[in-house]
Amino acid sequence: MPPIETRPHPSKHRALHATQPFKPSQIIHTFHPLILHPSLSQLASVCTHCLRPGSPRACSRCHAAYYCNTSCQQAAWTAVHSKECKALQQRKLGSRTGADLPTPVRALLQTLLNKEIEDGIAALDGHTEERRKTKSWPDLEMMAMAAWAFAGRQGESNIRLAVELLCKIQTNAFHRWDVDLGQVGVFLEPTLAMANHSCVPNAVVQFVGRKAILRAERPIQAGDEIEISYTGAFRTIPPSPPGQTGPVNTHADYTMPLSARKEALEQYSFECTCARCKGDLNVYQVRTAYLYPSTYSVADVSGGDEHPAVTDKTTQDVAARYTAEPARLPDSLPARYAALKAQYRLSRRLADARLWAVSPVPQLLAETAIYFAERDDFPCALAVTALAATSCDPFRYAAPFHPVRLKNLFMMAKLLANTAEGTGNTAARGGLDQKLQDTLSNIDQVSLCQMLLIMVIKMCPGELADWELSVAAREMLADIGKLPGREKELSLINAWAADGDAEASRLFFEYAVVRQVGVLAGIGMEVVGILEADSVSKG
Ligand SMILES: C[S@@+](CC[C@H](N)C(=O)[O-])C[C@H]1O[C@@H](n2cnc3c(N)ncnc32)[C@H](O)[C@@H]1O
Repeated sequence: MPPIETRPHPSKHRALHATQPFKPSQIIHTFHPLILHPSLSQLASVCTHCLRPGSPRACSRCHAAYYCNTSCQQAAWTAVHSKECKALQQRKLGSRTGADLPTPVRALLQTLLNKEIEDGIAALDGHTEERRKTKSWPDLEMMAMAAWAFAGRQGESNIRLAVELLCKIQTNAFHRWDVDLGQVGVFLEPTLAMANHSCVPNAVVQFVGRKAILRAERPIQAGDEIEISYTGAFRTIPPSPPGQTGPVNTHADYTMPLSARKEALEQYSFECTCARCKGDLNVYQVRTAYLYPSTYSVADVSGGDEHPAVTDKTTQDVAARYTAEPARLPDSLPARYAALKAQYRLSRRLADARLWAVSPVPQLLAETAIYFAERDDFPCALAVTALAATSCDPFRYAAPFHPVRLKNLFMMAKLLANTAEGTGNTAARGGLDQKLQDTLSNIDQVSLCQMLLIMVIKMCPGELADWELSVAAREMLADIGKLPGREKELSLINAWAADGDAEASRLFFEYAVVRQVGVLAGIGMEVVGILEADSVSKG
């Protein structure tokens, strides 16, 4: 019996249900796409077939598809490109060539040229009539006409069919979001498309290469509806008109305030009635209700229900309503530092209330860590990443295996590899740098790095093992394993890795990981404090 099935639903039309129980972190199912296409902005930087980044080579005929090797090129040729290539070479629409068609047009073109895709999406909902009343309708019509013309189809009256297909694609395709690259393309698979939305989802979708992997985020019983967040990373292709490229709303995530979530969901023609929307719960209140213990969490958030955003009305309201999105930062390091300082000043109210998990603070912490890493100031980058890993991530993403959480664990491991070797700059900032150096010299940085890597690998089982982050973690771990003179540490680490739930393992993990990351996070708060202060001239 398949692990999932589609059932009719009284108010949502159809829904995806589990046919067996799933524990948090368990992989429910792996899906292979009917449509997978890179975003226009990424066309030349990822392989059109497997969507892995690199320096792919353009198809010599149409110059509108790029491949990392001949096997990807051949697979794409058989699946979709042989028909598409001809259409993309032969046609031109005004100044548009095949290479600069917007992503929705490319997805629709593949559908119009491929009966299997057209039949595969025929039964999906598109909400065409509702979409007709929205301001994006003229863009949809224009994109449908472009795909119709490129497909070489005749007869204006039949464009209605193209518009309907495009509406189905818009309603059911995912942004193929990647924790490293952001939005790299679109992905559509009809069974996965049956998963409905909740702002407190019990499952999460992660993309690895061509696959979409559906994973339980909370315990799921046989018969339960499987729900995902459509705002986790926006689900549909942005309704960008021809000529406009690139993703919109890249900061959108399911921890957005109610008003922003409502706006993001408007295009799906339903009103979300989940517990989070009904109670207008903020990110801390949600996590208090849905936290579950994990053997592999670097942060102890068991006291989360005492957080002021849960207990104090004013702080609750600030956390629920804050809507600021971080502004785009300049590339030059001095200008970026000045921009970061300005943004921290604007969100000081959040930091003062210890609302680290409320946007835009998490995004600012991520940018701050990158800023310090680019300056080769690895200790500061490490401290700020530890702050994000303990004070933002566990509240924003309940599951310890969430890709964003794993990315931060891996980033800490990479930074520790540098601080342990003593490489990098630390600009003098009085007592803080000394404190960082003293703290780092008291930590067994190699063991901490090794344990973080083991956590990443353990949380990427099965189909996730070929995720680039997991592969890189295994490579780093193999190098650390070669370091001499670590027999005592290795025996403790191996015992913990073999049975993380044993009493001795838990105590060891608590001391060697949770406590050390906590100390670094404390210093991360001081680093941010310096950024907030006006008097600092570093840059
Ligand atoms: C990707 S489809 C999901 C499958 C859909 N229920 C079906 O039967 O085809 C998205 C559509 O499902 C419906 N939907 C998704 N989540 C919902 C929810 N929480 N409440 C009501 N309708 C929902 C909306 O009509 C939305 O446009």
